[in-house]
Amino acid sequence: MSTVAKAMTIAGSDSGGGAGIQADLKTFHQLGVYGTSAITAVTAQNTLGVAGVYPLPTEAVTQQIREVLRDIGADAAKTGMLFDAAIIRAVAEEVRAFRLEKLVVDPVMVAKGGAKLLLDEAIDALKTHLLPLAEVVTPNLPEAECLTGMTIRTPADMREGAKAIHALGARHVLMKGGHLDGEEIVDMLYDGQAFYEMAHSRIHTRHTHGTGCTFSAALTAELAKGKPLVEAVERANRFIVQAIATAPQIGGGHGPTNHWATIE
Ligand SMILES: Nc1ncnc2c1ncn2[C@@H]1O[C@H](COP(=O)(O)OP(=O)(O)O)[C@@H](O)[C@H]1O
Ligand SMILES: Cc1ncc(COP(=O)(O)OP(=O)(O)O)c(N)n1
Repeated sequence: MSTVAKAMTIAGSDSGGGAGIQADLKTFHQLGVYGTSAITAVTAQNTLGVAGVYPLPTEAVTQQIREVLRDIGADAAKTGMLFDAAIIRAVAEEVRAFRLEKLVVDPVMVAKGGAKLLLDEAIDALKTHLLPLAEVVTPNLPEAECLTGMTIRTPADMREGAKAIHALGARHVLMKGGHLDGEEIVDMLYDGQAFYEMAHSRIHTRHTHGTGCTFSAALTAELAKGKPLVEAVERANRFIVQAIATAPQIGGGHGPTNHWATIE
């Protein structure tokens, strides 16, 4: 029996390779974890933006998850782009059926160029069906605003937003501060009682495509390896900062981060 850690991503395909399934699998691999996937939608995109979105039939998503989990299993899993309410409900059903405890929910809603990766009418389904199953939910500031209806612009707002999202049922909230104004970025973890905050300097670069996906994939990989949550978050944080700092300068727009970054 293999002892290698396994992680599954349930997300959309990014043809440009910087976000979505591709970013997740590269990150899992780089962090020493065997990666599997269930694709929810195919996107035609590059570093300049998303040109097309093609959701898969719900049964195709369900079947991918079932076939992987009934044979290979997963020590941790993450969700990314889920696109519509039917896919969200189907994913939640499989998460419950396979008792996936270490679930990271990245509530992907809109790509950097403005393309919708989650329909507006699916936001309630995300809140009702998936957030209560999450070990960690990882919203950026616009996603946190959408989930809470609050205005979230400062670290103080982030703390209030994290409390509101925790009340939706996620066991932990990891609020990402990449969209804060200023030179200092603060990411914060909330467990329902206390905040654990990590601050770092903003790196000035346009190559930030897929930062959220890459961060949540690194967190999932570390959880799959059995790291305790705070250590997993710290390691994922180091990974994404290093990946942004050493981005490979690919494409004419927002290029990908460096998925072969190291944190040791
Ligand atoms: N310019 C940057 N410099 C350093 N870290 C960044 C930068 N942009 C984002 N990050 C980090 O990348 C991760 C994703 O952040 P964020 O941009 O908030 O999410 P998303 O990519 O989902 O919009 C966070 O850990 C954040 O601290
Ligand atoms: C297929 C797919 N999934 C997710 C995203 C968005 O990823 P994210 O990490 O939030 O990065 P940006 O869009 O902010 O660059 C995507 N673009 N495609």
